[in-house]
Amino acid sequence: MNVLIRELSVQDVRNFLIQNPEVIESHLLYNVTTDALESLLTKKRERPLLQLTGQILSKKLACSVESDQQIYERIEELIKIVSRQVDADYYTIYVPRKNLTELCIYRNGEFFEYGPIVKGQTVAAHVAFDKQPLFVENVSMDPRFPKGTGHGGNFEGDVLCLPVILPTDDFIAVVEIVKNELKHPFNTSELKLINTCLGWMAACIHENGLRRIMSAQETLNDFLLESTKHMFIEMTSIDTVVQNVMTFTKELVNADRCSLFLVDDENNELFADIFDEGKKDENGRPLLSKKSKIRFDKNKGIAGFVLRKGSVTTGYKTKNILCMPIATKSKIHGVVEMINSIRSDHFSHMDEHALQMFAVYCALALHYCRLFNLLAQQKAQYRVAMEVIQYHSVCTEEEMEPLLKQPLLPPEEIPPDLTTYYFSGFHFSNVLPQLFIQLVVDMFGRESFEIPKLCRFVLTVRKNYRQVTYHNWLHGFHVAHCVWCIIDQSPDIFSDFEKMALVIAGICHDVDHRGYNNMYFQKLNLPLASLYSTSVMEQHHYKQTVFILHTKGLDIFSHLSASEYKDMLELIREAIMATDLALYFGNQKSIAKSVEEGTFDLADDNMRKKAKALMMTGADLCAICKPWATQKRTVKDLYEEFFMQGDEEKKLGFDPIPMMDRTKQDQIPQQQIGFMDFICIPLYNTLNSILPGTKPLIEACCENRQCWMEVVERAKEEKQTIEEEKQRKEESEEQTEERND
Ligand SMILES: Nc1nc2c(ncn2[C@@H]2O[C@@H]3COP(=O)(O)O[C@H]3[C@H]2O)c(=O)[nH]1
Repeated sequence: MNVLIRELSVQDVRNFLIQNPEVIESHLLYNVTTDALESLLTKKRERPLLQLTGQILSKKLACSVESDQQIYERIEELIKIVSRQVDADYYTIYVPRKNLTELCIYRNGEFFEYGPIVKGQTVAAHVAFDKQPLFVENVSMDPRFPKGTGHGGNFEGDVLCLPVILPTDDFIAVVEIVKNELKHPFNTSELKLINTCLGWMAACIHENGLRRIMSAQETLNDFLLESTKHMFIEMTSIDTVVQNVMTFTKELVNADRCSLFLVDDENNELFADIFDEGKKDENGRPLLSKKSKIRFDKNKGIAGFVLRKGSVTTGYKTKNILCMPIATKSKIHGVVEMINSIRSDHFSHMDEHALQMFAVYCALALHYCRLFNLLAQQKAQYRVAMEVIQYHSVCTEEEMEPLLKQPLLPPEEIPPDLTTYYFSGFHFSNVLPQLFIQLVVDMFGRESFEIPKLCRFVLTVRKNYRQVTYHNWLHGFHVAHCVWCIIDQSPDIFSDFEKMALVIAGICHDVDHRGYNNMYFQKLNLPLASLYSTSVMEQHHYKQTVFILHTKGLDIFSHLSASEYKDMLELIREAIMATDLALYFGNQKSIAKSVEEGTFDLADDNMRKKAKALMMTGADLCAICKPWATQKRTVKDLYEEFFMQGDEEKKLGFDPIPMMDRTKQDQIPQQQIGFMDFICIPLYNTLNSILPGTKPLIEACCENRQCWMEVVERAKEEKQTIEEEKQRKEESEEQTEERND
C-alpha cells in the first residue's frame, strides 16, 4: 500500500477527485475551517478578473514614470496582478546592472545583488544572457540551473522566465514566475496571458519613455528658442552658449555632472574652462563655474581624462558616461560628456538618441556664436585698418599748409582758358588744387563750402589717386573740369545741389584707380571682384569717395541735413557709377531714341538721371575733345596704362586684347578712329542734342578724328614710300647684278 501511495502523481490525485467529487466535498465540509474556505472563495472570485487585466495594466502603465526606479515599481505592481491571475506561487523581478554583466533583484523598492549574467547557474541569468523567454518544467531536476530560481536551488516546480526588452532594444528586466509542482502546471492560456501582458508592459514603458523624450523635446525647443533669441538679439558669448548647452544637456539626459570640451584646431587640443562641480542656484539649476583653462591633446581619451581628473581633484566618482561629439557637417566643435545617470546605473539608448539630436542644435549654436565672434573680431580689425589707412591717406598739416595759406591763385596766374572745354591741365599740375577751388568758388560762391575743409578735401582726393599713367589725379581734375564747363554752358538746367554732386563726383570718380580695367579684376578673381559683382572699380571709387567725405575735417557736406546728405551721396553714387562705360551704351541708345521721338524731357526724373549719366560719360572721355596736342599726349599715357595691363596679363598666361598688346602699337591711330566712331561721336552728338552747350565737344571730337585719319593716311603713305623705296632698291640691285654679269 505504501508503495502504491509513493507512486501516485499530482495528476493521479486530480483525476481521482474529478471522478469522486464527494471526496473533496466532504473534505471541505469537515476538514477545512470556515476562514480557510472564505479565503479560498475570495481567491476564486478574483479569477474572473482575468479579462480586466489588460485594462488594469494599461491604467497602471499609462501613469507617467519619471525615473527607472518608478519603472520597476510599475513592473512589480503588474507582475503581482498577473501572478495572481495565473495562480503562481512566486514571482521575481531581476534588473540588469553594471553594463549588463550582473543581475540584481528588485523587491519593494529595493535592489539586492543576485549574481552574474552567465549560463549554467540560474534561470534568470540564463534568460538575461540569451534574451529569450524560457519555460522550465520541474526546475530542480534541470541540470542547466544548479542554482535554480530566485527562491533557491532546490525549489521544485515550473518556471516561466521572460526578458523585458523595449522596442528600442533596451533590455531592462527579467521577470520570473514560478508555480509549485503540487499545483496544477501552467496551461497554454496562462502562458499566453503572461506573454501578452509582458508585451504590453514593454510597449507601455517604451511609450512612457517617448513621452519623457517629448517633454524633453519641448524643453529642448524652449531652450533653442531661448538660445536663438540670445544669439540673434544679444549675440551672446561662447561662454553663455557653453553654459546653456551644459545645463540643458544635463537636464535632458538626467546626468549628475557634465562637462563640455571645445576643440582648438590650431593646437590640436581640447579645452574647457567652464566646470560643473555639482553646485546649484536658488532655482535648483546647475551653477557652473568659470576657471582657468584645462587643455589636453585632442587624441587622448576624454573619458579617461575625466575619470582621472574627477577622482583625483574632486573626489567625485565617475560610474557611467555618455559622451557625444558636437559637430556640424564640416567641423567638430566640441565634445559633451554626461557623467553618472541619475535615473539608472547607466545611460539608456533613449538618452543617447535625445542627446544625439540635441547635439546638432548645440553645434549650430556654437557655430553661429563662433561666426559672430569672428565677425566681431574682423570688424574690430577692419576698424583698426581703417584708422591706419585714414592716417596715411589724409593729408598731413604740413602738406596742407601752403594751400590753406593761399587757396586761390592770384587772378593773373589763372590760365585764361580755364573756363573753356579746351583747357589742359598738363602744364598746371602743381596748381590743380587751387584751380579746382577756383572753379568751385566761381560756380557756388565763397560761402558755399568752408574753404579750409575744401582745401583738405581736395588735397586728400589728390593723395588718393595712384601714380598710374592715365587714371590719375590729372584725369580726375580734367573730368571735374569738363563737368564744370558743361554745367556752365547749360544755364538754368541744374540745381546747385545737382551741380555740387556732379562736380564732386567728377573730381572723385576714379579715386584709387589701379590702372587695370574691370575685366582684369574679374578675370583674376581679385578681392575687389568678390566684393562687387558688377562695375567693380566704379563701386570702389564711390566707396573711397564716401570714406573721404566721412572723414572729420574733410567733410565738406557737413552743413547738409541728414536727409540732404543722403540725397547728395545718392547723386554722387549715380554719377560715379555712370562712368562705367559698360552702362553707357544702353543709356545713349535710350536717350537718342527719346530725342528722335521728341519725347525727351529734362523735367522727367528718369530722363534727367539719364542725361546726367551721359554728361558724366562725356566728361570722362573729354580728352578726345581736347586740342590735338593734349589728345595725343593723353592717348600716349592711356595706352601706356593699357600696355602695362597687357604685360601683366601675358605674365599670368592670359592673351591680352590687341588694344592692350604692346606689340600692336601701330594700330593705335586706327583704334582711336574706331573708338570715336563707335563711342565718342554718338555720345557727343546725343549730348549736344540734349545739352546744346556741349557743341564744342562734338566739334573738337570730329576735328581730332580728322587728325587721326591724317595720321593713318601718313602712316599708309610712309609705309608705301618705304615699300617703294625697298622695291626700287631691289630693282637697282638686280640691274647692277645684271650689269656685272
Ligand atoms: N581706345 C581708347 N579708349 C579710351 C580713350 N579714352 C577713354 N577710353 C576708355 O574709355 C574708358 C572710360 O572709362 P575708364 O576711365 O574706366 O577707362 C576708359 C578707357 O578704357 C581713348 O582715347 N581711346
